[in-house]
Amino acid sequence: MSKTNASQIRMLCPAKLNLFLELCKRRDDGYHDIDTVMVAIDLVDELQIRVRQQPGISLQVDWLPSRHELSCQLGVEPSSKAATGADDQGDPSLAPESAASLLDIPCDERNLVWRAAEAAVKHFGLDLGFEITLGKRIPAGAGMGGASSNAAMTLLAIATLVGRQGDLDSLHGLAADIGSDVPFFLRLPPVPDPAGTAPAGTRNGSENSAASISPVAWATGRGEVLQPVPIGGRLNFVIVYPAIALSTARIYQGATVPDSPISSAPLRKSLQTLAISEIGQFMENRLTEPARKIASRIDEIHESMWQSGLKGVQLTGSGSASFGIADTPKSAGSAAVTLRQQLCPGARVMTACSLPPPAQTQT
Ligand SMILES: C[C@](O)(CO)[C@H](O)COP(=O)(O)OP(=O)(O)OC[C@H]1O[C@@H](n2ccc(N)nc2=O)[C@H](O)[C@@H]1O
Ligand SMILES: Nc1ncnc2c1ncn2[C@@H]1O[C@H](COP(=O)(O)OP(=O)(O)OP(=O)(O)O)[C@@H](O)[C@H]1O
Repeated sequence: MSKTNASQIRMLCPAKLNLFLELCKRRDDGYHDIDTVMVAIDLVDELQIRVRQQPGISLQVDWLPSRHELSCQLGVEPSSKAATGADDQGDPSLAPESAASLLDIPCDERNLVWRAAEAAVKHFGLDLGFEITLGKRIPAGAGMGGASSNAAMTLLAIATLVGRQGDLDSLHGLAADIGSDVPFFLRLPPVPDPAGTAPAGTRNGSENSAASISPVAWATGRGEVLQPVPIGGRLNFVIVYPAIALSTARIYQGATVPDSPISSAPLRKSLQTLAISEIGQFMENRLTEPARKIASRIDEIHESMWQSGLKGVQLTGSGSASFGIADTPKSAGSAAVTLRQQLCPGARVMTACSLPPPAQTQT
């Protein structure tokens, strides 16, 4: 198949936060069965895909608003080496990256966007090529699912460009092959585009018609078995990303599966009423212990976040980023100002909101 319905498409790729993450079982295939609740937030990467008639993929990646600004916030020279937070002499693929290298996102087959594009070309039997540009805002190795979100939106974008966006169930299989977090992003409601800056002739990828009805999902299995979780409104977050990237494989490797895993059910229930202190009470992340053993700065960051008045402070995913919940956007803003004074340079402090449920998107 080589016919497309449009020549280019622009997609917003949201980050996620894990409000709850429990380890249920270590599996024989190297993964863990987990019980996790993920929420998509309005911190987004920007993906643009242009069809070209010659087969092949090209990928360009830049930081938004700029690599220079990010390196200033993190307190590193764009080309310098910085503290990794751990002395690691072991397997380099499991080591935390240096602050300089975490600004270097690969532009080849190591990038999940590239892998997703290749998988889509094969799946749809295309003899087309794709010119892809990716603007990154989501920190790397943060546990915020940036690469996974980019991969999911690449699958959706190419499916939309070739008129196969209704094929969501088979895309789900491709997504799960790329990574455990990828299917979550595939099923999200449309991401509103506040800028609305797509060039003329560009399709907007927010037309995901087969999307879930909630920006929150309960994920089980290794993370690919998904159910939407109703949420009574939007949550306000403050996120702190230290200048360190943590390897997901390494963090899982250092984790202990509890004898009696706890359930996300009370947390999921509390999301319906949006009572922040109740939500905070039921939050958990079982990957915290192995992450703080490698990146001891996480303890100091959590202490500052609690003191700034945030609730439910915890690590997201396998880290290195942590987040807390604020009562209002204004109190999130005030906490972020305080945290920047204490932690920056040397960390990036961001405010974000959970994505609106679809009904609110349309108003
Ligand atoms: C920590 C989370 O982000 C929470 O949402 C995810 O569980 C990680 O998802 P991901 O980054 O897509 O991870 P994958 O690329 O699938 O797996 C990376 C590595 O993490 C470990 N891994 C991942 C998911 C899982 N349920 N159990 C695991 O033990 C495995 O060693 C795996 O080789
Ligand atoms: N599109 C991409 N964006 C960012 N990093 C990518 C991408 N593709 C591959 N990578 C590589 O993968 C590493 C980790 O990616 P990512 O930032 O998504 O991890 P994470 O924050 O730990 O996510 P997760 O929550 O899924 O575990 C990066 O350090 C980078 O080298």
